[in-house]
Amino acid sequence: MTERWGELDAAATLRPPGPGDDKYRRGVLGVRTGAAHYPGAAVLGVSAAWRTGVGMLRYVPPVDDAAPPFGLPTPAAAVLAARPETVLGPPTGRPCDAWLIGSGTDAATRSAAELRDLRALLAGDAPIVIDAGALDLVAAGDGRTAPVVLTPHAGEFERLWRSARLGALPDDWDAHGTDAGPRARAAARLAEALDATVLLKGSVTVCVSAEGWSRRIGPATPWLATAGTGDVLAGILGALVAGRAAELRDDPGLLGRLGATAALLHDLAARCASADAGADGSGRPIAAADVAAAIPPAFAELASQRR
Ligand SMILES: NC(=O)C1=CN([C@@H]2O[C@H](COP(=O)(O)OP(=O)(O)OC[C@H]3O[C@@H](n4cnc5c(N)ncnc54)[C@H](O)[C@@H]3O)[C@@H](O)[C@H]2O)[C@@H](O)CC1
Ligand SMILES: Nc1ncnc2c1ncn2[C@@H]1O[C@H](COP(=O)(O)OP(=O)(O)O)[C@@H](O)[C@H]1O
Repeated sequence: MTERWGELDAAATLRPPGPGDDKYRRGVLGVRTGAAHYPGAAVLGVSAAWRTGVGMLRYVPPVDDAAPPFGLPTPAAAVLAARPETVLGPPTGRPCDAWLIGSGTDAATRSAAELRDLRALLAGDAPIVIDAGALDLVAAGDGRTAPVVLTPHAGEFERLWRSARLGALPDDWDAHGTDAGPRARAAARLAEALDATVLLKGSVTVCVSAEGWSRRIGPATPWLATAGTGDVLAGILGALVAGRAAELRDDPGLLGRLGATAALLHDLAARCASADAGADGSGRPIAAADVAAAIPPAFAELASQRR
């Protein structure tokens, strides 16, 4: 039986601001997401991270990216238009506390320069949230030094499973299943093989560490099953990790707890936006940007449960 990650557990991992804080101490998140065809994914992740309380956010545009089609803005222009507080470009002095990479990117069109930069992050020590088009960068024994948390949906999970050469998927694996047990067991095998924390998304999300710690979150409101909500989740997690990156050095298991908290906060925001408090599909339709907009009240609701 996979234990449930509850609101009290999640509340205990939040880091409310204090009088001794400044923007750096609140956590600096570096973000390398979005591409010519997916500027929106960058906007969604960046918006979600700001709304989760990150201190500073540096958006690093894709290197050598193709020109955007249809006269679309570049990801950087779209990000700045939506969130002008975002700092543009790679860190010049103080390094970022954590990174978010991959949402809205495609490994098939990644430039050599972009690959070199991403590999440099993996060879560093700042924790990294790895989503969507950057998941292929993680392999067993790849020599990475950065602690990583992977955020695959079921399709991406199956791809990772194959590339990790784990053989056939378990008999009880069901991509759309809501039974946490089989999902957590499969995620645990992948997490151990890749030496990574795995946040396997779905109606029921499971968060599993390489050491075998696992928790379930959900079922979440089914209104979440729309394009871009995963990009929002990645932004929430990036902000949470940046805020507590220093503690991760002494407490690597914190990455799993932050992953589980991000999934819970994401669901709370979606319930709030969709007016579906019971996560039973009542309420109203929402889109990913609505979920991002509802993070602050959801955060407040969760933080009020801190003991
Ligand atoms: N506004 C934007 O810019 C958006 C950009 N997005 C980006 O689009 C890129 C492609 O993402 P996709 O996930 O669509 O494409 P992928 O090609 O990674 O995966 C989609 C494939 O996986 C299969 N699959 C199996 N289980 C699935 C599940 N539970 N959820 C989703 N697919 C499942 C689907 O059948 C489909 O064939 C990513 O980089 C993503 O971040 C999306 O997040 C949508 C919004
Ligand atoms: N049926 C569902 N019920 C509740 N939540 C869901 C359901 N399907 C997907 N989700 C959630 O929606 C998000 C979708 O993320 P993802 O598949 O990465 O989409 P995208 O790449 O379009 O952002 C995840 O957080 C996942 O947990």
